[in-house]
Amino acid sequence: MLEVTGVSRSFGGVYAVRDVSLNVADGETCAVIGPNGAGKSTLFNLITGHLAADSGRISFLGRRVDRLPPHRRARLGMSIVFQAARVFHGMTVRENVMVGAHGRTRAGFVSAALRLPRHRGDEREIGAAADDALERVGLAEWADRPADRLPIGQQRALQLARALCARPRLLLLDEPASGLRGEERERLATLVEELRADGLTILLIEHDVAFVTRLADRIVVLDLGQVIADGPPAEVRADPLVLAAYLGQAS
Ligand SMILES: Nc1ncnc2c1ncn2[C@@H]1O[C@H](COP(=O)(O)OP(=O)(O)OP(=O)(O)O)[C@@H](O)[C@H]1O
Repeated sequence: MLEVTGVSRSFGGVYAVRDVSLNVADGETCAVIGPNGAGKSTLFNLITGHLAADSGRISFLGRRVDRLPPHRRARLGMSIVFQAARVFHGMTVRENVMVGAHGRTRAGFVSAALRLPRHRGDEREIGAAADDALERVGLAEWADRPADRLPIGQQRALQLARALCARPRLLLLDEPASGLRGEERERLATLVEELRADGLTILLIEHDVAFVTRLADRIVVLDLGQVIADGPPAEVRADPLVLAAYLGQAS
């Protein structure tokens, strides 16, 4: 589904990502891990289109996308949950999720602003998609409450619902567990497991090896911008190169 081939990106002459290749198959959950500064965020941004690659190619659903801007990639079916994503204040949980469906419906902002009949139909469709997504992440009963009152763990679930509302082919998660602890972290892991069981294709970037071990079919390990391991979790965790890369950092 996603093919990243020989992609590089440098900043000021220093490689952040160097000749990285990875594939994500339909229905697979793939995790990219690596110590601080390994190049995970850079790789994520190259895939979403928020950064341009210096070289290499990225294909999605058989189509080359590395020259497309983020919104065009989104339209093809990539949905992103950003690490620092926040909820929109002054909106309900459902309204927050409905924002995720923009771009998917036929009617654009102009007809939305003019409240044309086509827009009203779309609003109903989007509302239904939002309710489905909220149900899926366990937030259905919070739908009409102000989004900013949600605890952080549920805000993360809301962001997942927003991404799901766009009916993605590939869900891209940037460090979904960051800032979560204990029970909240556990709940999020269970949620991602459920989405995986539903057959959704997921690529997640994560700092924490333990968090992804149970979630991922495959783990790709980056160190100093390069892939040092790619395989099933048990194999990757026992890889001497991976152990050395993680032992080499202070945290
Ligand atoms: N916009 C930028 N300008 C200059 N250097 C950058 C930029 N973005 C990333 N880098 C550098 O590229 C390297 C990889 O950084 P990146 O943020 O991709 O790593 P990471 O694995 O996501 O790290 P972390 O886990 O700490 O978020 C680092 O050395 C970083 O300083």
